[in-house]
Amino acid sequence: MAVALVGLPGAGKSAVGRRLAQRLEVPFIDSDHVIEERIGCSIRDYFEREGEASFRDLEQAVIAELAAAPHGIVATGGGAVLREANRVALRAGFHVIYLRSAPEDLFRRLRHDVKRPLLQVADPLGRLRELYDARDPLYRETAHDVVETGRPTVATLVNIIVMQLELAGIASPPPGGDLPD
Ligand SMILES: Nc1ncnc2c1ncn2[C@@H]1O[C@H](COP(=O)(O)OP(=O)(O)OP(=O)(O)O)[C@@H](O)[C@H]1O
Ligand SMILES: O=C(O)C1=C[C@@H](O)[C@@H](O)[C@H](O)C1
Ligand SMILES: [Mg+2]
Repeated sequence: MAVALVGLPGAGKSAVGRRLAQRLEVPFIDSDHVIEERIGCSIRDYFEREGEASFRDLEQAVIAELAAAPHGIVATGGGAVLREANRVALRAGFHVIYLRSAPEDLFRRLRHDVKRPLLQVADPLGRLRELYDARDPLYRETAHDVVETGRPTVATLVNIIVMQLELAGIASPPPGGDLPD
């Protein structure tokens, strides 16, 4: 099974992805963590030191590697869809799910966050709205499915995604299913 999650910062790619992988008993890979292991510092520090373009080059290399041997659940960075090469590689290698959230919901989740470099601005909600307008079409272009994340809890989202994957034949239902004997 190879599933990639895309969506804005705070959409739940890491939180939902980790729980989904546990539930399906497959590996979980967070592309931001792969990058941080390689650079040996936080993405926020790397952005400040080397700039966004350099980060995007690293991100593209990591996405290409993951898509060359797709497996498990991959949480992508929020900006992974900005480059066409990443969109093509993700869609070709993975079943891609867009975790869609309104900027207002994301702002509620991330208002105390200090780790996301793009949100360390005077008006993070305004920034989230700009990111949403610019990226929503790119997430939709990349994804095979869209899941709304505004109200459901992480646990409910995992259930919804497992059900969709089972219906699409991507995940197998447990032996015996959930029918009564
Ligand atoms: N459906 C949800 N309901 C409530 N809280 C959530 C939900 N999804 C995520 N969260 C919380 O919001 C915060 C951000 O989630 P997470 O780190 O998974 O986002 P992300 O999509 O991986 O963001 P990034 O692109 O920046 O890595 C976390 O504290 C997470 O627990
Ligand atoms: O939305 C973005 O552009 C980013 C999201 C994070 O996942 C990191 O990949 C990085 O902070 C950039
Ligand atoms: Mg994440």
